[in-house]
Amino acid sequence: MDEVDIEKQPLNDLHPSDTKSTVIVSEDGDATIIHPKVETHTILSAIIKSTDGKFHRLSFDETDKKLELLLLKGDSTPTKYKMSINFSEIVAIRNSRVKLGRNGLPRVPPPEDTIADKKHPNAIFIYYAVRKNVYIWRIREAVILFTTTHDKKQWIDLLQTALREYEPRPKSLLIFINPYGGKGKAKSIYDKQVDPILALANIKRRVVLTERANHAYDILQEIEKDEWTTIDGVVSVGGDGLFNECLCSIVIRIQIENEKDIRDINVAALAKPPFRFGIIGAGSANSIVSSVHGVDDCPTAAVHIAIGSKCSVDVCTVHEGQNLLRISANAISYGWLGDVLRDSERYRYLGPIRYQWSALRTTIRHPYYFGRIAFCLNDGETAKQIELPECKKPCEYCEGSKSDPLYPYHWTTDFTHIICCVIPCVSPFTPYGLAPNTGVGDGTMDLALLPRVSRCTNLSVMRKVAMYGGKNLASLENSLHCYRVKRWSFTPGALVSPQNADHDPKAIRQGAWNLDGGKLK
Ligand SMILES: Nc1ncnc2c1ncn2[C@@H]1O[C@H](COP(=O)(O)OP(=O)(O)OP(=O)(O)O)[C@@H](O)[C@H]1O
Repeated sequence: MDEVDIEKQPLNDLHPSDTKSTVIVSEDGDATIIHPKVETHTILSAIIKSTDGKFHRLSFDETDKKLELLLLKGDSTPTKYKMSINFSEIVAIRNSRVKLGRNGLPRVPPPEDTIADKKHPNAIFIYYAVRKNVYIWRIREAVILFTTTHDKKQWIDLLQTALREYEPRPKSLLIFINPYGGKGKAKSIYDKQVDPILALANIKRRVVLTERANHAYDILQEIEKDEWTTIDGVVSVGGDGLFNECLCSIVIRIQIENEKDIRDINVAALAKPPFRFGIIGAGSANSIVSSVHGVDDCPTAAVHIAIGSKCSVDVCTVHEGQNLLRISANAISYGWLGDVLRDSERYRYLGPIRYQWSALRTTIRHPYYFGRIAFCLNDGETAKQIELPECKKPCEYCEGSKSDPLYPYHWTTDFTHIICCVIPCVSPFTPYGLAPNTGVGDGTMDLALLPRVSRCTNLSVMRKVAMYGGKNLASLENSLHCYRVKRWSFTPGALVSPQNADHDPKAIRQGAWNLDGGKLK
């Protein structure tokens, strides 16, 4: 091949006659012709070779940010075989090669990309994200060979500049690692499976190893304005607890900056953080990252962070009277599950097995708690779908002595479970998710209520959730009631008056609330 040409071509080379024009005639008979805007794409192209010696036409669509390789027969006749790589999938475009392991990941952070590859000095190496199966993502390499160093230089400058300026890609990240999260392997997971990918994507990283609970919270509150405005994202390498701690701190700081009172339960909408969050699931349950990606595979999460994938996630605020207690993007549980999770904190040194151990202890104790749940249905849910069981008497709401327009529905009874899911809550214990309906970022919460049941029924419900997920559970279990809500409240021991407190001491016993959120100071 003697010649490599770089040329600009408009893709939509439409003749005015090809486009439909609109004619608007005014009342006095004047006609105005409106020509629709024709969007033009600038495409640069060149003839290149692949490593197997075949010719291809390389095209770069500057508007759509897309690369296309079209296989040629000989050195000019196009064939039907082509491959395209979107900029949204590209991790890196380099002069020099990076060794990928058999697992499709760089083994060590690659060296600076300053000198050309010794073996292929006229080559450009493109590293892009590929889906290995439904959930797992890895990195693949494409090598593009130019005939002259000049052409290669022109192209690499062009492509690297375009990639640098590609808006969705993060350029600078603040990373928190909880060295004690999960099985205590967060640091080595980061070093081996995450850092090489972020380094390959040329992302600036400030890494902080947390030294105590709430360390990440404090750093995010105290960070200087200069750094705060330049970071593109905060990544937590740990479990749901560390993620929620970062989330809580950032959400609170943003509300203060936007002069919103987050303590006010009626505040219309919270201000959105200006940057994104990433999670590398190095904790025990990793339910947030598993709900978002369907899997808690760390390299998959790192690849998504590197290429700037994004999705919206809902958060909920938890208040007690006028105080904001927590912010959470996960599940809130009270009753058996809340007690299991609270008890498991005492056995953190056991690692993830602590959950099974605490489940056994709590089942023996068989807790149930008395109180009134009141809620407001999500917009779009109709009252017809609501069949609330009868309350235990006496109930102030049923008798009409009390009511709250914010929460039109209520149920007063003994509860074995009150579980609220903000996201589907996929975890090793609930591989098909805990929530029956709610999705990631759909603006709803699921509220699941299980009144007092026997130990066997409770275990059977938990077994069914673990085996089949929460989706169809309500139809299998008559006693389970699930609602899609936008706000709800719980008043423990609502039936208890000083007179009957002696009569039923269980009525005033309170369970533990559990949610993976940083506490507001
Ligand atoms: N260095 C540290 N020492 C002690 N506690 C810490 C430290 N760093 C963070 N924490 C706290 O530990 C809690 C739990 O951490 P994390 O969520 O990372 O792990 P995990 O509990 O094993 O995972 P999961 O929440 O998925 O079960 C967090 O709420 C965080 O505040």
